[in-house]
Amino acid sequence: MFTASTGKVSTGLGYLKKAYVTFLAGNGDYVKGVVGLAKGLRKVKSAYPLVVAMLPDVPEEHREILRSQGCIVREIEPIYPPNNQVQFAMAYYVINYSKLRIWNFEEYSKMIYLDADIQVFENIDHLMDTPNGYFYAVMDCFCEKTWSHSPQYKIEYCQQCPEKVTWPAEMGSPPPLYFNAGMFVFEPSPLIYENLLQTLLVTSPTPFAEQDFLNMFFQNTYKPIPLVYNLVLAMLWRHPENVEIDKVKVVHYCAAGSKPWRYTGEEVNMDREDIKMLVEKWRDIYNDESLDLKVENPVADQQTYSRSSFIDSMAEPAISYIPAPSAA
Ligand SMILES: O=c1ccn([C@@H]2O[C@H](COP(=O)(O)OP(=O)(O)O)[C@@H](O)[C@H]2O)c(=O)[nH]1
Ligand SMILES: OC[C@H]1O[C@H](O[C@@H]2[C@@H](O)[C@H](O)[C@@H](O)[C@H](O)[C@@H]2O)[C@H](O)[C@@H](O)[C@H]1O
Ligand SMILES: [Mn+2]
Repeated sequence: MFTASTGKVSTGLGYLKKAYVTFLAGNGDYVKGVVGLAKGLRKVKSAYPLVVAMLPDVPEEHREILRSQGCIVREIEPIYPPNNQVQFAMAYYVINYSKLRIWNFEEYSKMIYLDADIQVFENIDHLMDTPNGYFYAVMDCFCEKTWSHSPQYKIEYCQQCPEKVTWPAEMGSPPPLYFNAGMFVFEPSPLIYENLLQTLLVTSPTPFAEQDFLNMFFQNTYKPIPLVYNLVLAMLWRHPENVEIDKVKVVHYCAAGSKPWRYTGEEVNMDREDIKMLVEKWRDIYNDESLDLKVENPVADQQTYSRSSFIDSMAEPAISYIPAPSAA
């Protein structure tokens, strides 16, 4: 195999492509996150398309908006963990097991997964050329209350500052390096996909659902990459000494209350100046009409909704996923 100048890999059976991929579920407002991400990747002049792996419950209007922004829409079936154990995962996260379908996008040789609540402020296309055979992602932080179930939280141990609290010998070896699954570089593979699904069938769900599962599955090939590729916002107040905000390329709006499209500034830490600045940066891109995909036939475009007015007129329905029988 060789990598042609187009960044594609020739398999002898034609070219395998590379792309960014995100995940969209429900008829709620995460579609705004995907629009923002599509426009952000355009702003940094990424050479690769954005594929949106979406569940059947994403309405046609949302699909059309994403197509009009140049996204490649790919419908996937949900994945649920074994039904009799789903209660062990935080209900909000159960739907995220469906992300695993992206390993079956075998027409792609390499993909960068990005949550819809992520924005890319500097070009990261070079990650598409990282050596194959590894799972690249940024290390997470264990200090938020969402981790209160974990032994590391209980003894105030965090991999972001391993020297602060020594892992007690009586608790065995410290946990292996653990990544945030909101951003990762991976290679789709039907073989790995089948292995993922088979392993999931015999793996009890845990609080962080597919993130825990992926950390367990890729434990031996996980390669940490610098925090600039996925700034989990809690790092700003939990480990400010590890953050050089001017060098950050990718921001992950995963802290409670930080989703830019519904930000009010009322939740804890949301009144910080750095949070306000990062939310404004996201909104500047989302509202920048010069970043909308230009259409060939402007006449046809005038007959459809003006995108931003339609999408902003959307009510913000509460979405909660009720686990269905295991489809894994
Ligand atoms: O109602 C939802 C909830 C989640 N997601 C997708 O699942 C990802 C993971 O959820 P979220 O980012 O809210 O988790 P966090 O990173 O905040 O823990 C989101 O970024 C979206 O891509 C979605 O499309 N609709
Ligand atoms: O389904 C589990 C989710 O787990 C991760 O979010 C968590 C994690 O970052 C914790 O460390 C934070 O404390 C927490 O707030 C945050 O929601 C991923 O971002 C998301 O894509 C998804 O995999
Ligand atoms: Mn997220």
